[in-house]
Amino acid sequence: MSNASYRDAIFSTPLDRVARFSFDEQVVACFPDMVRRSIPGYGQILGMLSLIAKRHLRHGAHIYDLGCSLGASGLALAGALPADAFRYTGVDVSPAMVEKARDTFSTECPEHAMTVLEEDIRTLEYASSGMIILNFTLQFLPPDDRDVLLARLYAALEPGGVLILSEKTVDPDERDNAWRVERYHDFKRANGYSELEISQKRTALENVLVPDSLDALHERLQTAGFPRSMTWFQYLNFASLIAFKEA
Ligand SMILES: Nc1ncnc2c1ncn2[C@@H]1O[C@H](C[S@+](CC[C@H]([NH3+])C(=O)[O-])CC(=O)[O-])[C@@H](O)[C@H]1O
Ligand SMILES: O=C(O)C(=O)Cc1ccccc1
Repeated sequence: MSNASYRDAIFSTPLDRVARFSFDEQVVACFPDMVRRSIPGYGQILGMLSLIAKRHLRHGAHIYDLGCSLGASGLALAGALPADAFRYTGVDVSPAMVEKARDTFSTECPEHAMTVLEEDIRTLEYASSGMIILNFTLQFLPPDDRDVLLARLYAALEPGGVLILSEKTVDPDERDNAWRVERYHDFKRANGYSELEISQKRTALENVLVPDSLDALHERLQTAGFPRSMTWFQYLNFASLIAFKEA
């Protein structure tokens, strides 16, 4: 597959039937543009990963990036940390994503230890790890599968390890939720998406991206075993949490 990256125009023409959103070749080809224009705070969250790793990761420890897509988190870490600071394993179930992520790592950071596995994160056997990143991935799993996965990740973390969980969220207060969603749509318009694109993508994501509330996410982390979690970043209906395993 080509490594060129295109502008996201997937939902720009009227579709008779809007198919369920999937991470296929068409999405992969424009993915960097799509996330940049559709996830408020995406760049800030990536930029913070290496600063968190510097404070919490033992030198040379292992990092998992689950649902790594094109490996943007790995690239952000490799750009900011020396090659001996960490070993990285990205995991994604989409073959097109995995192929392109591997290409990117071998050309952009050949000195760093970057592995990409084409696996379902629900069935992967986890090795011990110092930091686990779930950047906008848990939201795509069926809600019933989320607690089981988080409990397995808690078990895989070393003592003193951290989990970074970034998600689109829903606000249980209907009025506040409506305000966040409306301003999110303004954010998309300001980034060049049309009304048609916004509404067709919303349809494509129905029952595919099922957001939890921030409270529900903290509760899931507690149920999984984490004694402490906090929201370290929030921008409209998008948030990032950090959960700590006891040292
Ligand atoms: N069960 C699964 N197993 C493995 N991968 C999965 C599964 N379900 C979905 N995925 C993968 O999770 C990724 C979600 S995108 C993550 C962005 C990235 N983290 C980034 O920081 O750029 C989020 C978004 O596009 O909003 C896709 O690549 C899916 O193939
Ligand atoms: O575009 C949206 O509505 C989102 O929630 C963000 C997003 C970004 C990339 C793929 C799927 C969802």
